Amino acid sequence: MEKLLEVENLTKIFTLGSVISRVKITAVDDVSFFIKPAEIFALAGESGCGKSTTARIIMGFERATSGAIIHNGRREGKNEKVWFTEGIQAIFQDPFATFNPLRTVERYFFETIQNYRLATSRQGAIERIDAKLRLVGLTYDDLAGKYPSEFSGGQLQRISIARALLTDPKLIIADEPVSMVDASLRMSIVNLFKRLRDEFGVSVLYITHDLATAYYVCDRIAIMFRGKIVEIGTVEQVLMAPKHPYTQLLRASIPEADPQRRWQGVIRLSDVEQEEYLRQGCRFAGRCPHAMDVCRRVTPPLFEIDGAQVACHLYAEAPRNDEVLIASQGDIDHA
Ligand SMILES: Nc1ncnc2c1ncn2[C@@H]1O[C@H](COP(=O)(O)OP(=O)(O)OP(=O)(O)O)[C@@H](O)[C@H]1O
Repeated sequence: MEKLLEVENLTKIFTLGSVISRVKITAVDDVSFFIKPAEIFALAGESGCGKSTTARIIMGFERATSGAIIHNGRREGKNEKVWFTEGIQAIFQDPFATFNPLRTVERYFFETIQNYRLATSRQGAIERIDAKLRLVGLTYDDLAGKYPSEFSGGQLQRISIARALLTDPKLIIADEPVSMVDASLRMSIVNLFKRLRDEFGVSVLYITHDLATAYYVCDRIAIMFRGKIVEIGTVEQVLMAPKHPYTQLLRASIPEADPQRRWQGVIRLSDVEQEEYLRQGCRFAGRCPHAMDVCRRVTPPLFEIDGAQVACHLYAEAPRNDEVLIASQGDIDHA
């Protein structure tokens, strides 16, 4: 099977606190997954589960403690960011933070064209910019001479997607691309990802806490909890028949996006979060209605169940009666 991007045993440890009370948090813990060509793959979970750190490492903004990123069969070298080429582009959560309010939006487009030598004349550059903007429902004339404040958040996010498309990337890394966009415009953006996949064979790594759009737009999904992937499979398998008690809980209570909760320099983990990160065995055991003794001692590996992979000791043995294993939503403690 052809793999466009592979993430292999990725681990990132952050050291928090002062000299006196130093704590090591494994924000990304032995995470492995791959993305196929023309596939939309979601990395989903609550705020603080490690999905953005994973994306930041893939993009080369953060260095992994261990593990590897393999792009088009090429392994990340120690001193070169081979994966971060024109073949991969990124889109971020806050489109207003992407563009400097004092610069016209078109300047960003011309800069990208120049950096990657995508046109030999101004006219050629405008034609390329216009073609990419048309894919997101805009034209060059719509943005010529305008500043970021003259656009809505949804328009600006579409503009940042058009800019990412300038280099004809094969993979777009989209970190919460719709969480700051009006609900009414979200679908136009996620539909665009589908179109890019279907018409141009583009893959998308869709980082989100929003399982509804993930289900709508994605082919496969990995659910993360406290740095670990707890379940991975097709969106049908994982979201329609969730096996891991945490996925079941997530489905029952999708947390709201809260941009204020993003990391902003000073890290203060809640006691619960810290305790879960440092926990031996399954990190979800403290909240899991099915926790067994083994869950508090042994970290569960990913077990293969019905084509999906689930990191849960409930699935360690030979197949049991699924009705016993899959808790109904009412069985789960929503604390
Ligand atoms: N630079 C950093 N230094 C220390 N700790 C960090 C740093 N970046 C992230 N963390 C911690 O790592 C854990 C994972 O954070 P990460 O941002 O990857 O999660 P997330 O699921 O993407 O959440 P969000 O959607 O809020 O960004 C959190 O506990 C966070 O506080």
